[in-house]
Amino acid sequence: MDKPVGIIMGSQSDWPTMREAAAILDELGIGYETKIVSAHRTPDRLWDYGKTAAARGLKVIIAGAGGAAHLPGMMASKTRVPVIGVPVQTRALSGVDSLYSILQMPKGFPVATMAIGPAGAANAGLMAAGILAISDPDLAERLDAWRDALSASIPEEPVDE
Ligand SMILES: Nc1c(C(=O)O)ncn1[C@@H]1O[C@H](COP(=O)(O)O)[C@@H](O)[C@H]1O
Repeated sequence: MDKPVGIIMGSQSDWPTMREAAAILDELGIGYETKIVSAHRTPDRLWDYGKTAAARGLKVIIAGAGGAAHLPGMMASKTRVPVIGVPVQTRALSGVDSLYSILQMPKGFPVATMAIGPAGAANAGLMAAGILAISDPDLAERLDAWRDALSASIPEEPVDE
């Protein structure tokens, strides 16, 4: 299976969040690679990853980081491959620090920023799927079916739990 998606994260500690993106890609049969890359701790790794991303066939990069979350923006500065940013929830500031760090990019180098935490990571997987589905009719069908199944699972009325 080729791997059109790169899931990168600033630390091993981000994986419980970022595995939600991977789970969606698994469900939809989309290949991906995973890597720990940090703008702060492994800047050379970030540089290499960004420099080779397009040539290696990556079509979308999902980048998660927490706190001073510079990774998604720095990756966007290094490659034209679209970057979807996931703000990882932090203890001290609940992830608002991550959100603002990822969201407020200067004109010219956008990051498509998701919501804070695991739901944002899952949505990043779905956003990547939507981008890839533009040029992949089979995937488009699988994504439509996934969305229909989710809609069908939503009850019309609340029940006492
Ligand atoms: N925000 C970044 C970057 C970066 O943006 O390059 N590198 C690591 N980190 C973040 O530091 C947090 C704590 O990391 P540790 O748990 O390893 O101390 C993680 O959420 C990670 O994404």
